[in-house]
Amino acid sequence: MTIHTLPVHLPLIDISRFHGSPEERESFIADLRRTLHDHGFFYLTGHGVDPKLIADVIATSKQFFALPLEQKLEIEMVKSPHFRGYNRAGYERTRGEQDWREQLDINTEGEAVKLGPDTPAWKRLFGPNQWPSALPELKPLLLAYQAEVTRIGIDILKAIAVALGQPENAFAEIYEPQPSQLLKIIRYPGREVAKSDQGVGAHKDGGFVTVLLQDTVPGLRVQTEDGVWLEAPPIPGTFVINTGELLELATNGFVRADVHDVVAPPAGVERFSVAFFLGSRYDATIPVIDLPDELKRDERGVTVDPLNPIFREVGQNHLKSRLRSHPDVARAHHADLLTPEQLAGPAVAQAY
Ligand SMILES: O=C(O)CCC(=O)C(=O)O
Ligand SMILES: [Fe+2]
Repeated sequence: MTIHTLPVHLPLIDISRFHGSPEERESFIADLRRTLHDHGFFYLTGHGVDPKLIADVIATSKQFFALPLEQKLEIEMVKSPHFRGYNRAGYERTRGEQDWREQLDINTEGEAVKLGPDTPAWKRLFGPNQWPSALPELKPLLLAYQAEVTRIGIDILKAIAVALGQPENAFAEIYEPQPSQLLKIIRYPGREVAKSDQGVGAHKDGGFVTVLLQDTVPGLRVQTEDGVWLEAPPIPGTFVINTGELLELATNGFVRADVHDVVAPPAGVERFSVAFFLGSRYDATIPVIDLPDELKRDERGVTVDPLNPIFREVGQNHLKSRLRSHPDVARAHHADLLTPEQLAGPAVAQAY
């Protein structure tokens, strides 16, 4: 990564104004509309999440990563057909380059679906999470946090719908009754472990919105439309929110899904973050929203990435990205879905 970075902050938006007086709501919506179009990236305040819950999630995540490796490998993702569990640092790649981060993925807690010959393949994504027996407090904490960030994500989605000239519940039909709720706790080791400065390589997120909690160490960078990289360092009490490709597609590029990455911390420093990806129901199809004329003028169109094409069928999209991210899981549990080339090729995990 030889790109120059500039220490410019992204906008900060207070969502309590969405629930305030009519004037506050109107100015909030105007700010949000501009930000969605310019970046799709902003800091969020006024979200009402209990600071103690946030502090406990960070502290307990640090305890999880500090466990001996064999206790983390007890819940290694390859043991879960539903792509839940722990992955070691250096095992995933973005665009062919190794990402230096270890992570635990959970999603909606549930039962596995009984699979018949006609069951759509994406139903394999449903199932239980894996939890570390050495740290029983992690489960209730992460599930409570997942519920809170889902609440925030849906609140933001309602505000986005209004900013796009739509009814507040415009997206409800594709996220109710059960949105996808992927939550990752992440640790980026310092460069004494990381063999490059790539914490995670440049990518866009896929779903509706991402609600990102950063601990205290910077590293997140965001690429603007004109190719400039902005730093997005942690600001205490805020989340970083970014819109995903689903919204870019649904608005024919009016809403931007900015490319972003994470630079690995210096030697001796570790970085922690908790990323929550709110997605639609798996059996939904991404709609095309008929924007008001004054917004339609600013649609950019959608560029399709030939290396990582996105499908309008959400479940198929999710499953594709999980199979690609985790070839070890794919081979262990879903070999019937893989091409002969995928089965024979190197088991290299692509994060995005
Ligand atoms: O860890 C971070 O700060 C961001 C991670 C990220 O962009 C992702 O996991 O999609
Ligand atoms: Fe991301």
